[in-house]
Amino acid sequence: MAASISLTQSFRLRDPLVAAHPFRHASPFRFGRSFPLFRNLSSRSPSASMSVQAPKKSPDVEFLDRGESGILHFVKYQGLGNDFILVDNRSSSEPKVTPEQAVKLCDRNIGVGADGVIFVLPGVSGTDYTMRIFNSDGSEPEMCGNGIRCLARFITELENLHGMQSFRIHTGAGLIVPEIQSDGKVKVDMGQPILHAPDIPTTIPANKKGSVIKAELVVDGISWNVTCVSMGNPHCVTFGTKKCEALHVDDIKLENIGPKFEHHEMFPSRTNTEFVQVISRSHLKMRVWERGAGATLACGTGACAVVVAAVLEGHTERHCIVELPGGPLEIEWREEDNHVYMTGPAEVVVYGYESWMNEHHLYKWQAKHISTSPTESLPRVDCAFPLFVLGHQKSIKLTVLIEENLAVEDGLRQLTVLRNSNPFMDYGIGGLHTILQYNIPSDGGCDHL
Ligand SMILES: N[C@@H](CCC[C@H](N)C(=O)O)C(=O)O
Repeated sequence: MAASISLTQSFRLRDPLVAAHPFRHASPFRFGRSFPLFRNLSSRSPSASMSVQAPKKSPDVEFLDRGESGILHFVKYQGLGNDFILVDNRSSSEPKVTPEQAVKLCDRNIGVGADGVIFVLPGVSGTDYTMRIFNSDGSEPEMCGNGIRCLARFITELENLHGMQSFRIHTGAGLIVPEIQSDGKVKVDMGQPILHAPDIPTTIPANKKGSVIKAELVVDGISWNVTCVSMGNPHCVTFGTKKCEALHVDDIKLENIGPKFEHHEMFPSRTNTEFVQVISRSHLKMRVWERGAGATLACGTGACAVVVAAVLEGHTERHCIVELPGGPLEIEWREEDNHVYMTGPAEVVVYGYESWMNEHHLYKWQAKHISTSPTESLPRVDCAFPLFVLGHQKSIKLTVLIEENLAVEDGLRQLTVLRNSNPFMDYGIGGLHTILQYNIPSDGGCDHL
């Protein structure tokens, strides 16, 4: 039965005075692989927002609040289709999610679906924040290029920061500095590539300088030419085989060959593998098989490693566009400081929460935009941010945020959630159901679909 709600607005402005350090310069030094003891600098204030809620509900029910015990709030982001569940972990130096829970969350059929879970923790050694990440198989990599762009955008949202910002982020690969640009893209100083074979690590015989450049690696009975680069995490880059020097990456059967590289005995910590086609001296096309995540639509550290390898093998100049299945990244390996710079997008996919207590995983999705159309009497949730629930879910609660300039009258309203042509379907989110119509009862809660 259709029910109605009365919509009221509540405003909560919060303290924005935290942790913005515009345009600090990157330091070229790396911290090394292990994380030093964490220092809890502060519990930082969440962002300002305006919410529209049923009248009897506390105005405190707002998405970015974290008061509810047993509930994990998250925001899912994607950078060129490489998708991550971002968790606000600023109040503790221990990730709120275990590797086992991360595996479940990343599952595209019975979880939220993602390539990894990323945590924003307090900074250490003078950095603003620490980033940690679990791959979708629960392993913990040192660094994630697309992930750190998402993390930078997530921080601005948590801290209510606007415009150009830069942050000093401590990672397992050392200090990394993402900078949000005026066009919204994120440019990241990814530091220096590591070429010394034992540090990558790989046991492929190195050249006199200790690096592995266009060396032979036999995988599945085929001799591949490989160059090994670490961007904090290990990468094996190949442009072709001994027989066929130039790859056509669309022909590669990633699911077959990828795992054989990943688990090759020459890579004691496993490896990410990039298959690359040279389009021109400034344009590369690649596909990636990621350690701990499999085939993904993009890999930021991988794209950086690819440009380093392409320069070392003499295929390209130092400034390239790297075309990935999810879109292009701009990569520069700068001669002056030996640092690699990566520029690309990072976008919100969805806001949600997970109740660990509920075996049916109560998810709360939040639509960001709501608008009224002159031809329709009902407010329409505009799924620019997709609104969906997972198939196994028993119940859903909905909070709607509206844009500040949108007037929503008080009074009885019915909220209709319309079918959404979900662009993220392409990214393989599993178990996705569309709610055609969803009625919120007047007490603001909704226990049954
Ligand atoms: N997709 C990431 C890399 C994530 C970590 C990787 N799977 C590893 O284990 O090293 C990126 O954008 O860099």
